[in-house]
Amino acid sequence: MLLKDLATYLIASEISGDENVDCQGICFDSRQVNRGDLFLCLPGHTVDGHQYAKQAAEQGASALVVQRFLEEVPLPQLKVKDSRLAMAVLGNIFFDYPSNHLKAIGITGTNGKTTTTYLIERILLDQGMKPGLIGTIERRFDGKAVPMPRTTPEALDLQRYLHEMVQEDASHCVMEVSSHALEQGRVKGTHFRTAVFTNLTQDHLDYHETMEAYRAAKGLFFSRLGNEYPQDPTERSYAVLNVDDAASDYFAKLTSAETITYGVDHQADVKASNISVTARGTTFHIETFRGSADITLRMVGKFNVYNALAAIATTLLEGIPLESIKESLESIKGVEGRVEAVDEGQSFTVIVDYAHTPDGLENVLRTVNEFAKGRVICVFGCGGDRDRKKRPIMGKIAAKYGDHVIITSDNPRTEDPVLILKDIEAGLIEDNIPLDRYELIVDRHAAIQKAIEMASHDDVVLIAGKGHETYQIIGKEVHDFDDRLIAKEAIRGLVK
Ligand SMILES: CC(=O)N[C@H]1[C@@H](OP(=O)(O)OP(=O)(O)OC[C@H]2O[C@@H](n3ccc(=O)[nH]c3=O)[C@H](O)[C@@H]2O)O[C@H](CO)[C@@H](O)[C@@H]1O[C@H](C)C(=O)N[C@@H](C)C(=O)N[C@H](CCC(=O)O)C(=O)O
Ligand SMILES: Nc1ncnc2c1ncn2[C@@H]1O[C@H](COP(=O)(O)OP(=O)(O)OP(=O)(O)O)[C@@H](O)[C@H]1O
Ligand SMILES: N[C@H](CCC[C@H](N)C(=O)O)C(=O)O
Ligand SMILES: [Mg+2]
Repeated sequence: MLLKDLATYLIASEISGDENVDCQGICFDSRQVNRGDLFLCLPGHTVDGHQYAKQAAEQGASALVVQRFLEEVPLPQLKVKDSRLAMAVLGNIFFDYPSNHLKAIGITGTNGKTTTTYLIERILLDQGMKPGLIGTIERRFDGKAVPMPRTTPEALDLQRYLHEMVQEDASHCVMEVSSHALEQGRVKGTHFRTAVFTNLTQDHLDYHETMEAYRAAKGLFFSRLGNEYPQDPTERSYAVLNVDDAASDYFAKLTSAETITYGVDHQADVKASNISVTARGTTFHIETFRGSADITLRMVGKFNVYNALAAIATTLLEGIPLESIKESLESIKGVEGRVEAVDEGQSFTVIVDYAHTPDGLENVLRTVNEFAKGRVICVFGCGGDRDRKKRPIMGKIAAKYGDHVIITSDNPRTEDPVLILKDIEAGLIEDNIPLDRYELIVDRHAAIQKAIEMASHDDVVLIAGKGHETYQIIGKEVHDFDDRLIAKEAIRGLVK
């Protein structure tokens, strides 16, 4: 496309240089520029993308999108006020407005996003529909999966992935929408059929600073939703909200879309009751605006009832009968790295879980306590270069619900691992937890080994924080590391 034609979509823009230059592709990372690409200079948090314009030019970029003209770079330039917004606008042009050609279902919330997307995907697949999925673990469609570096892609990548799905006749895209993504405009220009809220609890305060700002970032999702009321009801947008979370009232006020509520403790459009959790699964009764049912999940934990309710509400809106939804949910064994049992025939239980927030850890530990016959041994850590304030809180929670706690490393990144462990320990010290109830083992491998060696008949070892992850990030290096494999080896190595 010609630069001057692209400029018509950004009214307040200004061109310097040849406005008739042809932009054959579009890119925001100089390391990925192809000849003829339009290179977008994004003002980053760590580095300024304008710095890489020269490199992009050397690699054959045809033109730039900039927030300030770069005289030193000999390329035509389109100056805009906000190049991240421009990226979302132009991404739609290059990839033909893909979210208008499938139904995008987005899930936001502190915990439960990945799980809920998997449940919704399963229900849609079982109906013969063709959903794509984008989230923390991977993006996948039609049997093909690609691992994802982050939960929600940049606007341009998102439009590209949606376009690829549309080309293969996808019916839906079920995706996680992180608060970082909302704040950075990664989902601007994506038309959502349904926006789902799971819950809001503490995380990411390194980035958002306060819970109010974190809630406001999530609020952007709902405030942008459904302001048009298409005549065709199948094209309307919906907000699916957890009534048991106080933030839902705030989101309901922000959105123009019709809201559908779900919950356990308050009146809701989709409401669960009679919840019973065992080591093998969870049963509950639901009343919905499309009938009622008794459901038995193979997944454990009350929190998974909430994830199931969100999935039920969302898929009822797609016109799927409750009876079919029930069948699909009952067939799901679980989600990779979420309360995943490591079973090598040992006499105690080992669970790997992705809880990496105070609320996530509390939920999973509560659940484990509901079925543990012996002691609960909890191995966990907190990520480096991430929310520091959650560390002592998670320490307190681990000691409150665990009989023995092993504090260890979880992606220390560029922080000193020992200091992260000390930040966690501060919570235990504040609660006067005696030294014989916990220990600090920096090496996660050794920590898992120790937990398994100390476990006896009927105990539960919970290894939290990394779930599906197959790496440990130390400094800037990424090492192979999989809690599940290490636990397996440790169990096999036990002298029987
Ligand atoms: C805080 C945050 O979200 N940062 C994201 C943001 O970084 P940034 O704005 O600082 O960008 P940058 O890396 O400084 O680069 C600026 C520009 O220069 C370009 N560049 C950079 C280097 C180079 O050699 N050439 C080049 O062109 C970059 O492509 C970019 O356009 O934009 C980058 C480009 O897309 C992201 O890689 C980066 O994610 C960082 C790595 C990250 O860790 N993000 C996490 C916190 C995150 O987003 N997490 C949420 C999920 C959390 C949850 O699950 O709850 C997520 O959605 O994954
Ligand atoms: N609805 C829920 N409420 C609270 N905790 C939950 C809920 N669902 C899952 N969890 C806990 O949080 C962990 C992460 O779950 P999941 O991966 O589904 O969340 P997520 O929101 O996708 O996380 P991320 O922010 O990393 O993408 C689980 O392993 C479990 O311990
Ligand atoms: N998506 C979350 C995952 C954290 C998982 C934990 N293992 C860590 O590295 O802190 C984040 O980026 O904050
Ligand atoms: Mg996720």
